[in-house]
Amino acid sequence: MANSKGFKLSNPHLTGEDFLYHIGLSTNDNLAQRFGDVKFICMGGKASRMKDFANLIYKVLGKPKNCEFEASDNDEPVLKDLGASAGRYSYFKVGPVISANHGIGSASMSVVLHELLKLTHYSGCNDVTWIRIGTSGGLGIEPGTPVITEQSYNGLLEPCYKQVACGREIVYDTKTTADVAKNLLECAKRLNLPAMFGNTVGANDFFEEQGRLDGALCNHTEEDKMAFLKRAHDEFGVKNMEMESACFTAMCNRANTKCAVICVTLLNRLHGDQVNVAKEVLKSWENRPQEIVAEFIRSNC
Ligand SMILES: O=P(O)(O)O[C@H]1O[C@H](CO)[C@@H](O)[C@H]1O
Ligand SMILES: O=c1cc[nH]c(=O)[nH]1
Repeated sequence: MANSKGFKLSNPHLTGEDFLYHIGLSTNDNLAQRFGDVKFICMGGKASRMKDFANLIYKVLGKPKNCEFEASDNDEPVLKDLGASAGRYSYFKVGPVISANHGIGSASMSVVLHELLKLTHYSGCNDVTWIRIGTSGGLGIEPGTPVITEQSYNGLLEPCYKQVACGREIVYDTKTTADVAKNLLECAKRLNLPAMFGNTVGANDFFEEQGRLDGALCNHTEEDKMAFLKRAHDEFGVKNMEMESACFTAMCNRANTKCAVICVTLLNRLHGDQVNVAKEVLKSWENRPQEIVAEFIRSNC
């Protein structure tokens, strides 16, 4: 059923009271008043990254109205981690933005994505843009470069995500929204930050599915690895690999919402497997997609 603003999730069973168990909310929690103005939902693996991003947005949007703060005696308000009571994910409401972490991999991400999609549905939101802000391993590009995904591939190098439901596999589209991707690249240029378009593998594993040789267990050779990485790069235009883009884009497409994925590369996988970047460098690279997305939100508010 469509909500009051016409946003419709394709699930005829969403008719009654609903407990969004993993994010600690329910349809009895005054959702429309608290979340009805949300226009951007930004997600990334780490809770600390998404807290930093929420604080960055608070600053960039000039202390917007409709934030959720912790009860505090301090003059300086502290954004409230709305997921703390449920204990699974961290998420923050800052003006028109929700900043949420999703953990590692599609299994963890899909749970919070289902519940946040329902949150937007029950809150009467419309025209929400969903952006994944992450890290990745690059293919043939300078480490530290944010890649803006055009098309996500699964670990079999297929341009789709396969969702299993009731013992059957259903194939979903994994393209991102071209206008949003283009706009993000323009924002990077305005900020003088490096960024490029590319295709992204959203694998179900960090080690074997991404062709690494340095997992605890490995049955493939260096030649197998290089053939896989080169095929991804040369045949499919893959510029980076991470672990959520295929599921993320598939779910956003199914929900008819705009979506983008921007992940900074931490290494060049054609040169190795280990992520051994110094902590301060890692932090500054991790900040790049956040700055680009903050500029995107600022310029589209
Ligand atoms: O930086 P985040 O968002 O966590 O994303 C990447 O990092 C994790 C693996 O280290 C995976 O979740 C991968 O997709
Ligand atoms: O190589 C990498 C780096 C970060 N995240 C991944 O999934 N892969």
